Amino acid sequence: MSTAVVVAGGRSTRFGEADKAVADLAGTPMIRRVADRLAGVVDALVVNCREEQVSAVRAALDGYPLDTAFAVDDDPDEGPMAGIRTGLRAVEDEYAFVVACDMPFVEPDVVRYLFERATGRDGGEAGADGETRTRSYDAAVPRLDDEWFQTTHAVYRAAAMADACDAALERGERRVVAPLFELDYVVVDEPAIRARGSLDTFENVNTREEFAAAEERLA
Ligand SMILES: Nc1nc2c(ncn2[C@@H]2O[C@H](COP(=O)(O)OP(=O)(O)OP(=O)(O)O)[C@@H](O)[C@H]2O)c(=O)[nH]1
Ligand SMILES: [Mg+2]
Repeated sequence: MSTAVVVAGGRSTRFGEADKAVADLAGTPMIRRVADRLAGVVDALVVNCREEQVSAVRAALDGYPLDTAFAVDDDPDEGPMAGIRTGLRAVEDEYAFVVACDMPFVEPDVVRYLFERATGRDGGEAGADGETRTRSYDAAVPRLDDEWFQTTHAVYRAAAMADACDAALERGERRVVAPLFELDYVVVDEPAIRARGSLDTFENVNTREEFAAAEERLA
C-alpha cells in the first residue's frame, strides 16, 4: 500500500494571476493530470495546499478513483519543504511518492521504480513469501547527470522525512535537500530513469510559455 502526496501550496507567481494547480491544461486541470498518472501506482492521494485552494482542487479531482485527503498548511507560504512535511504527516502508509502539482508528465513506471528502490523490493513477481527484499532506504531520489536532486519527484519513508523536515525548518532551512541529507537515501541515476520512462517525468510547468508548450504536446 502506498500513497502519493501532491504538493500544491505555492502561489504560481511565475504563472500569473491564476493557480497553476487547477489551470486547464489541454482540457484537464493540471493537478488532475498528475493524479490520473498516479492512479495505477498508488492506493491513496494526499493533496497539500492552502485552505482557500481546497474547493477548486476538490472540483478538479471530482470522480477521482482513489481515496483522497487534503493536508492544509497551518502556515501558508513556508515553502515546498513545509508543504512536503504537512502532506507526509497525513500519509498512513510507510512510503509515499512526493510530487509537485506542476509535473503533468510524471511517468508511472518511474514512480513504481522509485518505490521499488526505496522499499528494497525488486521489480519481479512476488515470491512465495510475498516479496523479495534487498535493502530499504528512507528515500529514493532521482538525480540526472549534471542536475540537482529531484526532491519533489521522490519516494520517502513518510515519518522519517516529515521529522527531518520539521528539524530542518526549525534550523531555518528552506532547501528540500537539507532534510534529505539527514536520511538514509539512495540516488536513482539517469540511466535507471531512462530505462523506465521519459525524462519528461521531471518537467515542471512554471510560466505561461511552458504551459503553452505542454499544452501543445498534449493536444
Ligand atoms: N505548501 C506549499 N507548497 C509550495 C510552496 N511554494 C511552492 N510550493 C509547491 O512546491 C512546488 C514547486 O514550487 P514552484 O514550482 O516554485 O511553484 P510555485 O511556488 O507555486 O510557483 P512560483 O510562485 O512561480 O515559484 C509546487 O507544487 C508548489 O505548489 C509553499 O510555500 N507552500
Ligand atoms: Mg516557487
